[in-house]
Amino acid sequence: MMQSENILDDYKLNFNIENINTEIERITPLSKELKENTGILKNIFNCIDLTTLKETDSADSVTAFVEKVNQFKEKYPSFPSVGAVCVFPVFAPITKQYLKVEGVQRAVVAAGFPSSQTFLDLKVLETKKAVDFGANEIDVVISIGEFLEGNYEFVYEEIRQLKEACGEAHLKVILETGAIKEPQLIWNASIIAMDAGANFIKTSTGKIPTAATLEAAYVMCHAIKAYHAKTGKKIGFKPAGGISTSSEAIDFYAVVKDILGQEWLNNKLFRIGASRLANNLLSDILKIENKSTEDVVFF
Ligand SMILES: O=C[C@H](O)COP(=O)(O)O
Repeated sequence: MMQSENILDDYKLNFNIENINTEIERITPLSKELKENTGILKNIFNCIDLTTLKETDSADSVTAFVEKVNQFKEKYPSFPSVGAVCVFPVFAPITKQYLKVEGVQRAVVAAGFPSSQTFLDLKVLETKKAVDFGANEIDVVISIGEFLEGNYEFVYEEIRQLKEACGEAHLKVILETGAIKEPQLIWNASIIAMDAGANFIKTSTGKIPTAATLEAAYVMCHAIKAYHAKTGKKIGFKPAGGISTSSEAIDFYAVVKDILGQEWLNNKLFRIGASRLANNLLSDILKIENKSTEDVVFF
């Protein structure tokens, strides 16, 4: 059970809700300075959760997807790898069997992803099976309908049980900020998720029309900052969904840098969930370095 109704009272908003857009306008011009910096672009590349979550995914297509990560490392040993691959639960054994690059994590979406509309015992079982079959990171969605009705105990208890089901695997909790919309509610969901055991809080599934926004990122990073100030625990941040260009990714990077600082800008504490970003970043980096993109292994 949620320890008390007071959890949210313990965390007062540490920013002015009316000023979010002005703050974003203050922060994002920094992105322009970062755009040509290949060190930063490579760091962002290293923070990607390279995702395939398509209805058409199959054992063969996911094997080929994972093999590209291996081939990329062989061809460009000095270039960073992505942070993780992220797949549907049934493909957990494939990532375990075929992914050979040290340091690249095996993430799996579980617990009734993306709607989260199933029985808690099935969510727990799906999470445990994903871990047993090789996932070391699990991405789950909160019960959005219950959350919006103010049933915070329910949401907290589900996350707590899913964290327990993860064992040693890291838990990323998706708030689906495009559905909960209001900054105050995004803040509440962030605090509940972190207090219930999330290692990362993540904006979106990428499966509803509004995915990651800078406004949601701003609120969530402030919640992470408040949680850290109170507990000393560093929780990661993962914007996901709809981020496909280098400049979009840099805007999120700039928000994290402004609010949480440089110590959050590594793949232990920052990830970007994306299916298309890696190729765009890679082309941009090669262009800046005046290298050919002709025989690059694209993902
Ligand atoms: O978690 C990752 C998202 O589902 C990826 O979304 P995307 O295909 O819009 O990059």
